[in-house]
Amino acid sequence: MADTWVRMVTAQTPTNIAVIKYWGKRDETLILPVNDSISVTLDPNDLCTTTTVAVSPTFDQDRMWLNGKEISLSGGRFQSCLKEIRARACEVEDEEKAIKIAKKDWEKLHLHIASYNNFPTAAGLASSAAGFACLVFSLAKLMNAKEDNSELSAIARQGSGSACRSLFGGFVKWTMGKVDNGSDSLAIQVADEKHWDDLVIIIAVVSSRMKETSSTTGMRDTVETSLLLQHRAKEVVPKRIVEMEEAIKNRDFASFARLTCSDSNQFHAVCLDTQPPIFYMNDTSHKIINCVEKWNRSEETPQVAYTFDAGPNAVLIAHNRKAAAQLMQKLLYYFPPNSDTDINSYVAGDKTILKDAGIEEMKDVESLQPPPESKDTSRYKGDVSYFICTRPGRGPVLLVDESKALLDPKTGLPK
Ligand SMILES: Nc1ncnc2c1ncn2[C@@H]1O[C@H](COP(=O)(O)OP(=O)(O)OP(=O)(O)O)[C@@H](O)[C@H]1O
Ligand SMILES: C[C@@](O)(CCOP(=O)(O)OP(=O)(O)O)CC(=O)O
Repeated sequence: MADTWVRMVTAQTPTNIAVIKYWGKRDETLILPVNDSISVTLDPNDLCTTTTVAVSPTFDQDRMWLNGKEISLSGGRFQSCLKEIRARACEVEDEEKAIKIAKKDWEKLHLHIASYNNFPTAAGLASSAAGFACLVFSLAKLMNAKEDNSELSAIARQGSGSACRSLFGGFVKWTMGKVDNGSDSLAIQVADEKHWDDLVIIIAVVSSRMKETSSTTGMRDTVETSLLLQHRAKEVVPKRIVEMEEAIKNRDFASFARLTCSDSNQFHAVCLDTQPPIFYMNDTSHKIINCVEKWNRSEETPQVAYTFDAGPNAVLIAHNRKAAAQLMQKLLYYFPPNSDTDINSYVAGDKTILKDAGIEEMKDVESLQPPPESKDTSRYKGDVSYFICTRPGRGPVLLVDESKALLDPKTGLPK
């Protein structure tokens, strides 16, 4: 029984939030964008995907389990990623386990893949970005592919455009590229996560009953119908990309915030310019924008940047811990939890910001004062589902501790 071995690799990959948005493709199959984009990678301690990939001569087909449930791999995007990565597989030799896989064997061998998102899937928190980045990164390691993370990003891009930016930590640029086969449409790191580590990120997960238009369909409609998108892609984004890279390199928060907020607002304007118009933000999103705008204007220099993807959730980037603690107080004033919610589950992730804001229990939330810069003194209980406190984080890593694997090392089936 020589051929019963299972070889496995487990990796962990972060999600990311764009501060200059990707919206619109020039090639739907290869997922080539109409403009460059820039993102911040979020700390994988708070939001991440873990994926275990396994190969064994005993597997008779490729299979995948997402969050414990078997899902189909037949979709074009999964198939593109699998095909591209198989084409780059190299020889693997593990003398200890008596495993030898020749380059050509990878065409015949089947894979088992198990993945887990430590945050809600398909809830507007970019699970597809972390998910496809983790799939490609872990398979590349399993197959001993020699490509660097930028080259791997061009494969992850074919799973979901924004996934290419999750191959790096810190601040990342996806260059749209020029060539037809997409080989130069890839991600590069602008600065690592240590470069600007006093930024604090607070995500408001906004309650939403409606299922929004998916990014894929939304951007297809925009490309087909919006003149504003053409102006954005040709005239606006190229200049913003240069300015944003400068702002990041110089840790210039005022410019960073101005560009981030303007770009989010222009992305949503382009959605409104689509036929039929797409509404991703809701009343709560607008209230959060007002709160930040009023506060920023009342200060000498901006304290917080906001950005919204294809949904109502707000991603708020605070200049430093002090600004984050003040922001937390304002947010909890306007959006207190429902009476039966525990404050510690209402604010997930890095809870030290809550402590800095002087909030330990519900009575501290109840006694918060309305922000002095605003006339709106109403409270909107229950309009936010919960908050996540996080920061810029690192890129993909391999998890060598076998206990972290999601597949059983003997059977290659989910644990
Ligand atoms: N861990 C994962 N591994 C592989 N694929 C994943 C993983 N998580 C999510 N996906 C893929 O991404 C799809 C969800 O993507 P979708 O764009 O609907 O949601 P999202 O990325 O969470 O939210 P949004 O794009 O609005 O921010 C899943 O159906 C699955 O195909
Ligand atoms: C608004 C965005 O989040 C759009 C992301 O779109 P996706 O990467 O989810 O779309 P597909 O490439 O079709 O999978 C902006 C961004 O992340 O840059």
